[in-house]
Amino acid sequence: MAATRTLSHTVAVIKINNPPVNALSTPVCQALIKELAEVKKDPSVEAIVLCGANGKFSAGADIREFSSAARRTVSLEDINAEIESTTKPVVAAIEGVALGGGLELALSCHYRVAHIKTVMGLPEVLIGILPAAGGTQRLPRLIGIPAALDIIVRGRHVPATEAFQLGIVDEVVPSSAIAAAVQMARKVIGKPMDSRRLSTNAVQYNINVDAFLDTALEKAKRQFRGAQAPLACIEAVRASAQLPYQRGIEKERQLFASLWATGQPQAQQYAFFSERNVGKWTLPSGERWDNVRPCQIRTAAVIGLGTMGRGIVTSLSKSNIPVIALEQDTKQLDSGKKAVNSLLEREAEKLKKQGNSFAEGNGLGSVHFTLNFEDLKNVDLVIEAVYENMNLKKDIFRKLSSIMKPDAFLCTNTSGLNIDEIASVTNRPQLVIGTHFFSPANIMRLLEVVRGRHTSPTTIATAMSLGKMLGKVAVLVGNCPLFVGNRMLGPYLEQANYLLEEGYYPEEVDQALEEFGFAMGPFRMMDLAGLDVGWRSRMEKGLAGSGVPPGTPARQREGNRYCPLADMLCELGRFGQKSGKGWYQYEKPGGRHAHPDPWVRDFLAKYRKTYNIKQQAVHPEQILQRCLYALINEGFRVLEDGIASGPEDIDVIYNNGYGWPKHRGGPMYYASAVGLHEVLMVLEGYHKANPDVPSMKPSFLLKKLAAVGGPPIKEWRTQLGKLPNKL
Ligand SMILES: CC/C=C\CC(=O)SCCNC(=O)CCNC(=O)[C@H](O)C(C)(C)COP(=O)(O)OP(=O)(O)OC[C@H]1O[C@@H](n2cnc3c(N)ncnc32)[C@H](O)[C@@H]1OP(=O)(O)O
Repeated sequence: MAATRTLSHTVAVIKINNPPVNALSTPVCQALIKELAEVKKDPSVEAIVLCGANGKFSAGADIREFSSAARRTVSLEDINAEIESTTKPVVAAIEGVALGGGLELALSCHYRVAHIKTVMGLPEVLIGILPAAGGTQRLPRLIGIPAALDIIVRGRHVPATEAFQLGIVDEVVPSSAIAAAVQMARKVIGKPMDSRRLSTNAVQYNINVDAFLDTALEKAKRQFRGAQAPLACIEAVRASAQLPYQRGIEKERQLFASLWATGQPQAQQYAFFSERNVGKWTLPSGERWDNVRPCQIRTAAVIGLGTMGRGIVTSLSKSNIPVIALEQDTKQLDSGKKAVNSLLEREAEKLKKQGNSFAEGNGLGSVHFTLNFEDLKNVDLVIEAVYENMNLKKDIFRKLSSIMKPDAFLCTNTSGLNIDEIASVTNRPQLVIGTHFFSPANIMRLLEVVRGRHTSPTTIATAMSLGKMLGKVAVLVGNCPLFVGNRMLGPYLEQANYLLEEGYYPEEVDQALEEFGFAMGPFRMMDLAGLDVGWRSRMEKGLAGSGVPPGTPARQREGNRYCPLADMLCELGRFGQKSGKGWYQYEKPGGRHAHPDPWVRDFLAKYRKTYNIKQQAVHPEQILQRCLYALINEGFRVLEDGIASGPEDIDVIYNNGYGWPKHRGGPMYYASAVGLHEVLMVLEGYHKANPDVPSMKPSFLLKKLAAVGGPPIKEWRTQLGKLPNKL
């Protein structure tokens, strides 16, 4: 039953029942219409309470129905209008979540009572749409333009206490919201209801709405880089102030239809479900997320308090896991401790703002700082986060192997070293796993969980569950140099570098990719990460520095094209932000504002002259094609090698760890949207003209998928099923 009804004296309680989140699917909407019609004409009913089963009001419209062939036949706003016009008072009893259409439904009720732990909001913008069941028209009428705009454009979850302060709910209760709503319903029987019908009220404001919204629009254009939904949300809110309610609703509908036509909602909804699907990992041996139990992690330790270690300690503590943080000397321990404490203070401040109290178990886990390895021996899981050096990591794992209790999990935060080699020095390779966090680790949502050859399914389940506890989106990947995200970044950065050789400047390449929607272009990103990191790794591989065989041409390695520009900058001490100079110049070492550097322009001009490189006319569109298709081609190779289990995994990694614009779904989704044949043609053309750039040679899988007509992304797995799986 999609909705049930019970009677409490003269109050009918209608309960939405559609597990797991009471989404307002077509059957739920039909059931609501039926129940409403019956209670309206039932003379024994004097008031109505609307609530959700299993402690959740509703997570909104059923997102799956937006793209399904069977389009909705019932409009949510029609139901809302029906509720609002009812002559018997309707009280929403909000528990758990009231999101999107769920909150819009509640806003159509005459009163709202919420349990104190409820969160509510209009997060439609995060899935590429706008609240189109009256939310953009009713919320501003209830709480005013600025507060409504903030909730609608950011799509944020509003805790019940804040919702009460804003006036979204009439009462917040610590116990059953349904019982409180029934009580309230009884009290309001017979009272005048006109002012409680939000659609009949005018929006109140004492600001210049147009000027306020114009500023918001400009800000949103800069902040959301090409995403259309935030802009549509602002226009819908404008309509609430300028138009009568019904015309505002028409505007809401028009904006929804125009958004749908951009293709962005489909991409963002694909991203939404992909994030949920990657948690459902499966191994070729049949073990899966739902048949392997994770072990409970009660305590953890982190080794190394550099940038990554500090973020990881904070992330664990934020999730209320007690942590032991270890450094090798007092100086580093002290500076790590200072940094962690300041990060934790900020987290505590945030928790306070969200209305969470430590007494309710929402506090921060304790952090104990130490120089002594012995202190780690009883923790359930340790994460090594020292710098990228195989010998150092092996020393640490040897030590851990002898100190730690036998069932402790040993994780490494390497960003690309061989997990099997690290595990080989331990007495428990089955408990060794890669947990690749992204910087800043207390903020970035991505966690690449890297399975080694001997990693057990229980270890995988535990690392994946730890990711969830930390509020991250954990993606299981196989073990290969650089894993998935960083591996795909290689060819992308290579193309960006080649473009400089051919006549572009860093700021031009960055601008093209930032206009595409990336949070940061490749050169700003390299400056932020530190150019010395890649330089050290290239020196270790004999590609740069003294290890390069004498007589090797400057722009060639092993017969292939090579760009030494980044090495040359490092030789001059230009490491990026940390040294105040890199591809850009900064106000000071550690400065964050990148300014184009005339020195770099001059340096590039001399370089091109030295090597007699003719400036080629590369159309700006080609900047995108070359950088993005290089990255995508490597993504296909990752799939071909069985390092990721599907295109969704890659897309989730890029959306959450590399600043890929979510409104474009992810690199593999983008490839399928552009058309695989088109991607293949561009790669083939480039590779034919540049056979010395092997990364641009079209991958076998891309060719195969293009040959069968470039099927939609959800069908790629049929082809992947025939390929090796290294998970
Ligand atoms: C005409 C337009 C009118 C209205 C527009 C809308 O209402 S659009 C929908 C707006 N609502 C949202 O965007 C909420 C989306 N959901 C969430 O944010 C989270 O799922 C939620 C509710 C906070 C719960 O989070 P939790 O971490 O507890 O669970 P999880 O995310 O894994 O979700 C559990 C399963 O429920 C599925 N699901 C969630 N929301 C919806 C939804 N609105 N429609 C359909 N399905 C939904 C989710 O995919 C999970 O499914 P599973 O098969 O178990 O992976």
